[in-house]
Amino acid sequence: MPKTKTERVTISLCPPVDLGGEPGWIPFDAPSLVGESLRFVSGEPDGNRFRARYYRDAEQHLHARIWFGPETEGPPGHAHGGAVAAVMDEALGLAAWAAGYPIVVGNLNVSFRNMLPLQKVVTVESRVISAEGRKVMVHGRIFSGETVYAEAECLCITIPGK
Ligand SMILES: CCCCCCCC(=O)SCCNC(=O)CCNC(=O)[C@H](O)C(C)(C)COP(=O)(O)OP(=O)(O)OC[C@H]1O[C@@H](n2cnc3c(N)ncnc32)[C@H](O)[C@@H]1OP(=O)(O)O
Repeated sequence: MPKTKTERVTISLCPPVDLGGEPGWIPFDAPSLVGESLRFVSGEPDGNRFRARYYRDAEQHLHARIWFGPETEGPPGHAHGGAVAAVMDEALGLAAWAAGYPIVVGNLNVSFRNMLPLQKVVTVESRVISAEGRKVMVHGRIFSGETVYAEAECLCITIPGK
């Protein structure tokens, strides 16, 4: 019988990143609003996948600083499209929750405008565009400086009874 070998896998964490907001942004306590729903993107704040921090501005619009770590890689050195979509799903869904609508995402339309380099802190901005009946439309984009990496339209549907 072959001997079993115990292998120790060492995962080295990337160094801390600055997820600080703009002047006038107030940190937004997303977990206290939606808890575990944020695990996929925001669940490992010191890990190598995503690092995220949420804020609201004076007009109550939700913003996020997001770092795409090496575990989000798709094309070499750049974020996977699904990783970008996951951030849009969480951030725009959360924007609806933060505006007072208990929702799930029914439809998410993402346009990938530029390849997003790994280990870069980018900003997500969001706007609740409309709310009619159970349908809440949220728009958002991921950008850094003048470069827009992705834009999204997110149709959120309120959950009856919430
Ligand atoms: C938690 C906050 C931070 C994290 C956010 C994370 C967000 C998520 O990822 S949620 C997970 C991903 N989303 C899901 O799993 C949702 C799965 N889908 C569902 O549960 C259901 O289809 C649901 C709830 C959206 C709608 O079902 P149901 O409650 O039966 O409503 P239904 O009658 O079909 O639709 C209500 C209205 O919305 C419209 N609608 C529903 N889905 C869509 C869609 N995909 N596209 C367009 N319109 C839609 C319907 O046409 C209907 O319109 P109208 O009232 O004018 O007839």
